[in-house]
Amino acid sequence: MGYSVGAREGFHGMSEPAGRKVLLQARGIAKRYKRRRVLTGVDLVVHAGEIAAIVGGNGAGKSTLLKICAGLISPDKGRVTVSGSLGYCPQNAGVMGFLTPGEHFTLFGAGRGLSRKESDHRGRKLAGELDWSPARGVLAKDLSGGTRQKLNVVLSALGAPDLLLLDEPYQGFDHGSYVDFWRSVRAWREAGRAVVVVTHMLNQLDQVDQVLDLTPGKDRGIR
Ligand SMILES: Nc1ncnc2c1ncn2[C@@H]1O[C@H](COP(=O)(O)OP(=O)(O)OP(=O)(O)O)[C@@H](O)[C@H]1O
Repeated sequence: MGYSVGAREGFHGMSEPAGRKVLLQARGIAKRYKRRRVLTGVDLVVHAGEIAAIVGGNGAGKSTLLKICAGLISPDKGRVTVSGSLGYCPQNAGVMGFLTPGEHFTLFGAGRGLSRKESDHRGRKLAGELDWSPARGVLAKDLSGGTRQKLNVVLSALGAPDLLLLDEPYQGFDHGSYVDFWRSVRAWREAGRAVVVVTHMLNQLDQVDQVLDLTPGKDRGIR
């Protein structure tokens, strides 16, 4: 998606001690759905060149926090500041069944100001990094679930956003694709981007720079 805002008042885009630019700053986030309190006073600060994981059991509020960070829903309290461009990969693939992957690349690339050729080039390159070579003429509705999810990930990364928010992005990936996915995430970090991943795969947490645990009663930042 093409949500992009610059630094705002009270936020200067640099922070100690790393000296790297803060790309996402969420402070004091609270959210309730009717009488159900989902998030209370959650903080998350992510710098350029960092991977952050959001963990917690089912219903802990991970997707809610990510949607708030993406600007899709508003918090009841707190403030989110994003510096630079943002890509968001929703938990349920937001792809259109009657378009081919190539048509998705064109459509989403246009939203990023890319030409058809450049969109196709970038889409196929990102797909290749996830061990997927999109066949021409196949509709998204006829892709396997895991491949449709790869398309979802590729679309969120198509515009090379500074900050990438991924909500359980590897659902249905086979093992090799899952390994490829984490390799891509590390490459994005090396390129100075920031990545926030909602995950249940706690065995991957040694790959990330910080972990936000939304489990009620848990200490929030566990690294
Ligand atoms: N639009 C909504 N209206 C009402 N309740 C909602 C809404 N969206 C989420 N909830 C509730 O808020 C709680 C947190 O949901 P959320 O999807 O953020 O959790 P999650 O940690 O991502 O869960 P999961 O691991 O199952 O994906 C859940 O109890 C959910 O039912």
